[in-house]
Amino acid sequence: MAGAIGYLGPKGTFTKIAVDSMFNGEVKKSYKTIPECVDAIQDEEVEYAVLPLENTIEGTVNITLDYLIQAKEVKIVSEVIVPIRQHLMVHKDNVKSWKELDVVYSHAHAIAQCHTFLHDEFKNVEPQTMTSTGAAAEFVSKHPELNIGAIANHLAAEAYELAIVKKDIHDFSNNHTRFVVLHKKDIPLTSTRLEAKGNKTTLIITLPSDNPGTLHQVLAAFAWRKLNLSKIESRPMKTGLGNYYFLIDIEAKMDDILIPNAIAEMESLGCQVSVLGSYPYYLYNGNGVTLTV
Ligand SMILES: O=C(O)C(=O)C[C@]1(C(=O)O)C=C[C@@H](O)C=C1
Repeated sequence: MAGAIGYLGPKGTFTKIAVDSMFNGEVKKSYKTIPECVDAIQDEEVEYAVLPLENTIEGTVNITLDYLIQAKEVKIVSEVIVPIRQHLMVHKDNVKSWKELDVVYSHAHAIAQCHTFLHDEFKNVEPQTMTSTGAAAEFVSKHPELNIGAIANHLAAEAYELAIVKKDIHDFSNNHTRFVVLHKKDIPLTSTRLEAKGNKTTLIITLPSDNPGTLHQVLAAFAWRKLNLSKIESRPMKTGLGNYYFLIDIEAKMDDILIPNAIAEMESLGCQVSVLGSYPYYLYNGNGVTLTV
C-alpha cells in the first residue's frame, strides 16, 4: 500500500473519482487547489497526487500544465481517463424554484462543458467559478436561503444532500477528462483493475530563439521514426511575448533507441528537452470500482 494520495477536493469532485479508480485503501488527502496538490507532492506530504490535465470539451487544464512545467522533480507516473457527467443540482428546499436560479456555481472547466446548456436555458443566470465542482456543491448546500445551483457529479449531490434537477447537462455526450498521477520517483504506476489503453511519454521542449524552422525539424524527428504523437500543446514561458514551451505526448513507452535518439536530435538543434514521464494510461469505464465521496 502506498503513502497518502493528494487530490483536488473537497468531497465529491471528479478528481476523487479518478483517485478511487486508481487507488484502493490508501489514505486520501484532499486539497483546495491544484497548486496546493503540486506543493504537497513536492514537499512529500503525500506520495502520489492526482490532477486533471485535459478534457474532451474544454481542452487542457492550463493551471495543471503550468505547475507541472515549473515543478521540480515531479513526474507523471500514470494516467486515467474518466467519463464526465455533469448535473445541475440545488438545495432540497429550492427544488420548486430551480428554473429561476440567480447564480450557478462550478469549476471553470465544468461551466465551460455546459456552456450551450447554460446559454439556452439559463440566459440570465450568472455562472460563478469555484475551486472545484465539489466546492460548488458544498457552497450550495450551506445556503438554502439563496436560490442558487451547482454543476457537479452525482456523488457530490449525495455527499451534500442536494437534489439533481437536470441530468447530463454537458454539451457533448462524449465527455472525458484525463487525470495524471504524479510521484517524485520516475517509476510507472500500473493498475490491475483498469482497462490498459497503452503507454505515453511526455516531453517538455523549448525551442532556440534564433533558429527558424526548428519546430518543423522537431516534428520531423518524431515523424521519420514513426513515433505517433497524441498531443502537442504550447504554453507561454511567461518570460516575454512569443516565448513558448511545447508539451508533446508520444504514444509509446520510453525505450533505449527511438525516443533517446529523437531527444538527442532535438538537442542538437538547440532545443532544451526534459522528460515529464513515461507511463501507462488507463480508461475507467465506470464499473468495477467502489467510489466514495
Ligand atoms: O472540479 C472537479 O470536480 C474537478 O475534479 C476538476 C475538473 C477539471 O479541472 O477539469 C475535473 C474534471 C471535470 O472536467 C471538471 C472539473
